[in-house]
Amino acid sequence: MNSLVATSRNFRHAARLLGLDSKLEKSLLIPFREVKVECTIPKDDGTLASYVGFRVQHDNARGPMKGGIRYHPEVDPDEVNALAQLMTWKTAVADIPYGGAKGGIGCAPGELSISELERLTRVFTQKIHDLIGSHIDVPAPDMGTNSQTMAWILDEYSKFHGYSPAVVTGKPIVLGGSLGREAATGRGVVYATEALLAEFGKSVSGLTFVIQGFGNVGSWAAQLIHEKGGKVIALGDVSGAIKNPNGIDIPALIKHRAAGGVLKDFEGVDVMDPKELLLHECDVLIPCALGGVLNRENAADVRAKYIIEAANHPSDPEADEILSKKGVVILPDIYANAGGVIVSYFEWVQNIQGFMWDEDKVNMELQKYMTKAFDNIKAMCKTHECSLRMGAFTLGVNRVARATLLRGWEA
Ligand SMILES: NC(=O)C1=CN([C@@H]2O[C@H](COP(=O)(O)OP(=O)(O)OC[C@H]3O[C@@H](n4cnc5c(N)ncnc54)[C@H](O)[C@@H]3O)[C@@H](O)[C@H]2O)C=CC1
Ligand SMILES: O=C(O)CCC(=O)C(=O)O
Repeated sequence: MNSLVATSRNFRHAARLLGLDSKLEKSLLIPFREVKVECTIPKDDGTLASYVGFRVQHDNARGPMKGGIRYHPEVDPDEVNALAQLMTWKTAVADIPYGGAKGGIGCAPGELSISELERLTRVFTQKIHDLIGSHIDVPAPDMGTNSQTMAWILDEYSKFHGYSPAVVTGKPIVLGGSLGREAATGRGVVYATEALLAEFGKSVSGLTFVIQGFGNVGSWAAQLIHEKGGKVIALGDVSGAIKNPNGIDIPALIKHRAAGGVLKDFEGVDVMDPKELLLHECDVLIPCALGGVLNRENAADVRAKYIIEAANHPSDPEADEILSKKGVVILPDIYANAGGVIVSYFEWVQNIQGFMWDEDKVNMELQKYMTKAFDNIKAMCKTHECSLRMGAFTLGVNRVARATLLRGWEA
């Protein structure tokens, strides 16, 4: 299912549960601004290459728009639009003073040299610099981008507007990044998992986990689960998938990867068919890569008891229905992966204050925000007798709707 159709379907369902006026419903769905830019750069071999970049600013009723920038070959306008909309509901669920936005460039970052990536990022920034800003729209890393990408955006933006650390988050620490941001999304995923499991009298320790994606989010989630006594029995990335029924040695795998090794060459594991990964029997499945991976084709064959959506929109509404009928409990993306944007908010606050927090404070505040959001979602589930996804959507949409009406923006 198209990602925008899927996300909008969830929104409409929440709007119905909340009894929103149809004009307000329509205006909340329409993005504030959608920008498409051509980014032409000289390649290292002297030829020219052109890439299409997008920034979709969905909503700013609750504050400056906020959301990551993705570099991936499958980036397209509908996908960026859906991701921007999800950011609006996510920042509202987390109760941080932002709206939602998302950006992306259709490129394969692994096939570009560092200097080509730098040129591409600088050209993209030149094309959007007058649309972003610390109180307008604040980008951050997403798939295929990282703190170095944010450093280039900060530098290029500052050429036009003066030194402006709060224009992006997820920066290197020496440029005003926050301690704890690198791990924040994975750490938030683990706090969210613990909150959910506690409802069923369970904890991470002793449970089995399967993780799809071993980048920023997946590797931090795996590491923290391992530290808490959870067993990661299978995981995969774009290169393939591996399994070990006794648990994969995550710290050793992280070292193997840092030394340039690929998953399939890691010792003490069996290579598995990546298509089987999401269907592998386990207690908890955590998709940490692309959207739409759980759909009507494979949902009936999923053998996990809990799904924690660390990726954005990994399950479409058809999968949701099939999985719910099977009794699988799904913790939705707009809550489960909010740890990243919550610590981005702390980074922005530190930049504005010109003051640096220590890592313990960052992690403690992150846990507070995640716990409060979970309690708020549960309350919405009770009020509307609905799933956790609809609990999160009604929570987020209601906060944005109230802000919209209070600002007098009713259509
Ligand atoms: N980085 C962040 O702070 C946040 C990220 N997210 C979401 O988490 C997900 C992962 O993001 P990051 O870890 O930052 O990206 P990343 O670029 O660091 O890692 C992506 C991982 O996905 C794997 N992957 C890519 N295509 C795949 C495929 N076809 N099959 C299996 N694995 C594949 C890659 O090999 C890599 O391990 C995305 O959906 C992103 O939107 C959500 C909230 C915040
Ligand atoms: O940290 C941020 O501002 C946004 C992270 C992001 O893109 C996401 O939560 O999907």
